[in-house]
Amino acid sequence: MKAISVQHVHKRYGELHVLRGLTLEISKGECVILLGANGCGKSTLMRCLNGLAPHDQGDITIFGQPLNHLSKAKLRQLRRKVGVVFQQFNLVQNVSVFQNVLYGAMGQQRFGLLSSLACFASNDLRERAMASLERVGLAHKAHADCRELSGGQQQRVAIARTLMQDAEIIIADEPVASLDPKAGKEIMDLLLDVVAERQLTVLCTLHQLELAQQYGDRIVGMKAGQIVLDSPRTDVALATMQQLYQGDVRVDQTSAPATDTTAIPSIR
Ligand SMILES: Nc1ncnc2c1ncn2[C@@H]1O[C@H](COP(=O)(O)OP(=O)(O)OP(=O)(O)O)[C@@H](O)[C@H]1O
Repeated sequence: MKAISVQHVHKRYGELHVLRGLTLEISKGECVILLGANGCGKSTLMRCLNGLAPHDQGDITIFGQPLNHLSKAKLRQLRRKVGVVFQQFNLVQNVSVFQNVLYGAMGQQRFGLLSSLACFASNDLRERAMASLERVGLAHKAHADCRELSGGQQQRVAIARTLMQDAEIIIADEPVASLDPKAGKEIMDLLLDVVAERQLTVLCTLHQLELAQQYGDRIVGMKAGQIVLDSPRTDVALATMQQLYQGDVRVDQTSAPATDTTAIPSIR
């Protein structure tokens, strides 16, 4: 059974036809890097996968469970299996690092309710929250206010929060886009180490092609709401990735290896 199966999916926002018959399968434990120019539909696909945006046509299954035939309660349960890491970290700013991590175990609650729940968190949950913070190297910042942290540290907190969710799939939407190259690489190293330890399945968008050349099992490329490239990472040359962007390429050419045009699988 596939962890994620997307079959002929369409998604429209009014007149705008964003996903156009998109098909993609991801096995358990696989790490897929999703590339594509601004506006091609990457975030929309991710929102469909975690049930935030219902798709209009086609089928999406998560570990065999179809998203479009689930009751609200079942959908909530399924969404617990899908952890999301965003570019903007999405931390609650006026509470401690520790509380932010604790919230990861408490599902999609309203903030007021979260604050009360945090007061009654069991010792077990508190220990798990501290262990998650240790795993991301931030136990010493547990009682700091999130606003005191650097971007890289905030993303570590967001990863620790996702670990608390016990998710089986991680959807990471440009997790390093707002970080400098060093912090970005550190976060990618951490994220991929953590998912490998727990055999999680990952779908991660990146715009930095020099990172896409280093991380993940498979490169999937999107153009205009469809998959146009799907190959093992080691088979995909930089030039092929660049074709996806039509000039909108954010790549550090100085650190990218020379393009090997002999290994280009053609874009569909
Ligand atoms: N909630 C929404 N309502 C209406 N249109 C939307 C909505 N969300 C996205 N869109 C539009 O859908 C298209 C695809 O957007 P999406 O965010 O999925 O692209 P993307 O590939 O993730 O882009 P980026 O790389 O810039 O994040 C864009 O034209 C966008 O303006």
